[in-house]
Amino acid sequence: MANLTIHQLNKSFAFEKTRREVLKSLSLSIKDNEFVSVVGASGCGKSTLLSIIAGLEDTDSGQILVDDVPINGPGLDRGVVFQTYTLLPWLTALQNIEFALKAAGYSAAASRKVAREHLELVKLSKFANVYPNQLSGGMKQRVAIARAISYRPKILLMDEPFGALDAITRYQMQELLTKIWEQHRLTVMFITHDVEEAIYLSDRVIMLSVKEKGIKQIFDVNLPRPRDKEVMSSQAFIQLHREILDNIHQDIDSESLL
Ligand SMILES: Nc1ncnc2c1ncn2[C@@H]1O[C@H](COP(=O)(O)OP(=O)(O)OP(=O)(O)O)[C@@H](O)[C@H]1O
Repeated sequence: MANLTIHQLNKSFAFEKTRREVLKSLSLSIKDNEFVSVVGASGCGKSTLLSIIAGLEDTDSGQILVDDVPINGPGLDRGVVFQTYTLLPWLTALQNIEFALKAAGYSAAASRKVAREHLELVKLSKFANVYPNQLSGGMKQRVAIARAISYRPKILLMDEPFGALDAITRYQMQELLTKIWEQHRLTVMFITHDVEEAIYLSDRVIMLSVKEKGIKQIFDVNLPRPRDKEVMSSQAFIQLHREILDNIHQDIDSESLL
């Protein structure tokens, strides 16, 4: 079980002498094992929402519940992967995962064993003793994903995890993530600027709005699984892609870009 409930969330930031509202009365329920993407124009609050759910950012008011239990800061029930590589540069790929497991309370022996299993899961066993600066961007993100799921969180929170990768690596990472999601039955919240990626991966796409400071629309992705890239040429995919993009374009306030 890993239902995520966001209830009447409000968030603002200090801005000059006042406060700027970013999220206003946002409520959302994400079901166990659901894969949800969050899209929206730059500045609509995607990263803020994810940071609040991760417990890294305070709220003004509102509640985040994991299986009906309110969160109180970061927790082992949630794993997080960011766009920028967050591996510790002085630790090898294996040690980076072991470090997280030890922090989660695993013994040294168990940490080593579980870290090795997760490196194998992301097909990086051969790179166990390699330092992050010797890994490609895609490899670093594979270690980051292995680390984030190694201690068995119920929910995986991902903020533009493939944003810095080339198209081919990105595609490979999407396939890998889908496999992990299917095998581990995780609940995933995935932030992306890429609407195609959002549709391809998700059960639902949540669109946040700059103007409305919250959810503008929720799009169900009724495409059969398992999916492959062929699905992107289907009429249903093209139509949904257009609809979401149109909504995002409508939301962009041209003045805010000046
Ligand atoms: N720590 C902070 N202090 C002040 N304002 C902030 C802070 N973090 C975010 N904001 C503001 O909150 C708004 C939402 O930012 P956020 O990064 O969540 O948007 P986003 O949708 O993730 O944007 P992008 O797609 O460009 O990454 C922006 O106006 C931003 O300037």
